Amino acid sequence: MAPAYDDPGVTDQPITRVPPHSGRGRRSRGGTLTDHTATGLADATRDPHAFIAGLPKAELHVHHVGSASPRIVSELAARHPDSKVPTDPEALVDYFTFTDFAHFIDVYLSVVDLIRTPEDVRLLTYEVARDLARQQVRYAELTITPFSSTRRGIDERGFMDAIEDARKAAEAEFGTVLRWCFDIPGEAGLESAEETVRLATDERLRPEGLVSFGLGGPEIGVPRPQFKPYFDQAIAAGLRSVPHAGETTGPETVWDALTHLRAERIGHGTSSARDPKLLTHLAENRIPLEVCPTSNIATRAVRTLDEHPIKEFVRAGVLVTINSDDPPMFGTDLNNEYAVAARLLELDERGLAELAHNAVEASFLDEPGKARIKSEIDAYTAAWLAP
Ligand SMILES: O=C(O)c1cccc(C(=O)CC[C@H]2O[C@@H](n3cnc4c(=O)[nH]cnc43)[C@H](O)[C@@H]2O)c1
Ligand SMILES: [Zn+2]
Repeated sequence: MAPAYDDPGVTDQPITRVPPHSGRGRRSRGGTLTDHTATGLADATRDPHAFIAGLPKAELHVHHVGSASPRIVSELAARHPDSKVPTDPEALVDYFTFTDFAHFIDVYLSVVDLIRTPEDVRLLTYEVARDLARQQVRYAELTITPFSSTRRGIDERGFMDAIEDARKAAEAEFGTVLRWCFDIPGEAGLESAEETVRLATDERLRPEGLVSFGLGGPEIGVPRPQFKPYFDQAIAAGLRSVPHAGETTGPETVWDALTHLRAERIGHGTSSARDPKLLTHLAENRIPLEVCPTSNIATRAVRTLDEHPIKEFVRAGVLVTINSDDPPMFGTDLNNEYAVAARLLELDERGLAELAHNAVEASFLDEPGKARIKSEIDAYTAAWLAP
């Protein structure tokens, strides 16, 4: 299946902070997230991309290896010619065309196999931060699967030092704050859970930027409750719980994530739309969903964007955040995901700014950090809409 969108082509552009503009916008006919009387597209005559490109944003659901740009993947593939991953960025488009979720995971793991040294880890992390900064992402929680790297022989101390070194350099050089979510690759079994929680909680290893604990990989045949002891341990060590759930299985998996893993946010949660009680629970308890629309199409979790349940989430009052998941693998980026959301939710600039606020609100930033990005969003939007 081909990526749903053209390659956004941002990879090799310089980073520029887009200043607030005045007089570039005009009041549009679209709506906000809470205004259900929206009349149509944000503005049928205007494309939202320019506004989105400069909008300060937070990204809460994006995978480390899954963010490797075609340039990085081809560079690593050339370094490790024994791999089946193509070295030609053009050929990667076909390679990143998935028949289903299982195929996606196979391809994903072939890219994991290319990351073999702490230098590879540092390069990847730093370049991912650069790509985020180019999109005016001020804060990102990056999901990292340390087990996949340590089991392939990367030294655990070297791994932690590499991500931390890249995090500090990215903040200093690009102004983008990175935080980590360490996830268990569920299909790799309880051994991977044991190892992930050890890496996340051992005081000698635990990186400063680590804020949360997750669970990824396939859901079918990987029941969430078995991971309860590991989440309990991570939560006791001060980490926040953010498992994937309801991406490829039904709403019962989301309930399991809430009940057994004490989820504070849900990765995807797509199938929640099939359970009105669950939607009410998510809304009433302010449990955000990390929605990744293009990912859901690329892995065939949802058939078409028009069938994506995002509108039902908003209608039910669920706190929706927009995310990119594995952007180059799905031929997307965060800006494109905001454009998709604008179309599906019929949002104008204020609605898009509200979505950006949601991500900041749902993040694990401290209150002053949240306030800083929210006021940047507001200043940018006000300047854009000024007559
Ligand atoms: O590393 C291994 O050796 C290994 C062995 C068996 C299974 C696995 C996995 O299942 C790894 C899954 C991998 O996928 C990442 N990921 C990226 N995007 C998504 C997503 O949309 N939904 C679920 N998982 C996703 C996840 O972070 C894991 O690293 C590994
Ligand atoms: Zn994911």
